[in-house]
Amino acid sequence: MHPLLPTQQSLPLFNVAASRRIEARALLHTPDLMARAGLAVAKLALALRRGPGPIWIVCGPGNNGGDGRVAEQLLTRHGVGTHIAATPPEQPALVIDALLGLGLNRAPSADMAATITAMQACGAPILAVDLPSGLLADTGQAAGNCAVRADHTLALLTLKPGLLTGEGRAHTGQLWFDDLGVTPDEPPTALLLGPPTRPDRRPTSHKGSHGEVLVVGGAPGMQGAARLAARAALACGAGRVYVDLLDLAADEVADPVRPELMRGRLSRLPQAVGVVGCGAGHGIAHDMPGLLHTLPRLVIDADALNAIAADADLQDAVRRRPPASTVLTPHPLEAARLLACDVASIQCDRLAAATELARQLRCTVVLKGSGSVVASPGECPALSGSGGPALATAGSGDVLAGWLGGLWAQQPDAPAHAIACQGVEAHGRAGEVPGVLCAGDLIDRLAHWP
Ligand SMILES: NC(=O)C1=CN([C@@H]2O[C@H](COP(=O)(O)OP(=O)(O)OC[C@H]3O[C@@H](n4cnc5c(N)ncnc54)[C@H](O)[C@@H]3O)[C@@H](O)[C@H]2O)[C@@H](O)CC1
Ligand SMILES: Nc1ncnc2c1ncn2[C@@H]1O[C@H](COP(=O)(O)OP(=O)(O)O)[C@@H](O)[C@H]1O
Repeated sequence: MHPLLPTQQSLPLFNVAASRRIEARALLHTPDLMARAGLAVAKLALALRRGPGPIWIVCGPGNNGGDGRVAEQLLTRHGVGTHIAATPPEQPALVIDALLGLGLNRAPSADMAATITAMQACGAPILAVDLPSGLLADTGQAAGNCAVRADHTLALLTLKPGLLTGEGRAHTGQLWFDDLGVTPDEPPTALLLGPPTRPDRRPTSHKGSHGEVLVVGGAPGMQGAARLAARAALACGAGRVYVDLLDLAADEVADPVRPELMRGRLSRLPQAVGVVGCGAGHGIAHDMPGLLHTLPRLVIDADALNAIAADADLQDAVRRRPPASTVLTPHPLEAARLLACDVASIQCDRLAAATELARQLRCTVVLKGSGSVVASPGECPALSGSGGPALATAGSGDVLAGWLGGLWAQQPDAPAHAIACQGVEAHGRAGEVPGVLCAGDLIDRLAHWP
């Protein structure tokens, strides 16, 4: 058994309803699923326990508790000390959280909440069975005020989206997966993104082979955002990158640090990939009709998203663009403005929110944040298990927008959804470092990514 992340391949994710159907069909020819689940839990518990103390196994009323009880029998048979109860033993070597799994359907009762608190306080590492108790499998939200914060989670039978998005990553710890020998027999709810690819660079290629990007943004005082996007597009391999900084005098250089970047305007670059909105302020609203009408491929970020949210005509202009030619990259607040709701409504079901926004505006949506979601009309939504709090710093979103532009310049025939998936996963994996990653350093890491 191996930790799941980073994944070496794209994997299907299934919500509760789909997992239940898959389980019901599998049980017809594989009646020993719970025995398999218990064995997987026991094996991992043996590898994870710390010290000579007993393994504390907390079992709930349903099949999640059943998995825990099977694991307990196997561990006992193996000569390992165990303790099944709602209260902890002295110095447990590990806690197995088999309180609530897929069947969670309301906030944990007061008794269960007390048990969750005791698990958290006992000092031993926690291995959650299938899901951390209290975490909703579809959304990655806690059903009530408390949910287990596990050190390890062993997902069983199917991978659930809530393990990877919303608050999921804060509760699951290290993720493990055992499919119990069952191959899912229905389409997934979403896809977990696999390793990102980079565009080929033929030995005989020249800068004209790698496309053009036009970054439009950077109002006075916020030019850094547009420059970060432009530098990211350049580092990604775009052949030529131009910057149209709002209100910058015509004789100023595009970027004193990156002389490779050029000044450019929409009227001269009607075929470039547009990356618009980074640091643009309100002024971008004026340019949006022309940009939406002219550029064949557009990545829309930050203030350009706010401009669209505030103007029904711009929303219509987005909808009228050719299919698969537009990527929006909102963070949750920008998504809330676009959907005319609040951030909590976005975060309570990120997959649904991204899918709805993609449907409404007929374009690809990257809903950023922990467990970024890529949704497009007619596509199975994709979810990224990559990234982490090192990216929670100003400018990392600008880098993503620029990177997407750079990828698209080099792959003009690729649909928006494919570009967004490649870029989001590369950005997240490059951002997996301890501590904080400044946006400029993120560009360097992306540039040297395999
Ligand atoms: N049936 C099988 O053979 C398999 C079962 N599996 C396990 O079974 C789990 C699903 O089992 P269940 O459907 O029984 O679901 P659970 O074991 O998650 O919980 C269901 C029970 O908990 C109660 N409950 C739900 N929310 C509650 C709350 N907030 N406070 C108090 N009680 C609450 C429900 O009323 C029900 O009695 C999976 O997560 C997985 O661990 C898997 O191992 C796959 C194989
Ligand atoms: N905790 C986190 N886990 C994973 N990714 C994160 C986390 N925090 C931030 N990110 C990523 O960093 C980027 C931040 O973008 P954004 O909020 O637009 O920042 P900015 O506008 O400052 O550039 C997004 O790609 C987001 O998904």
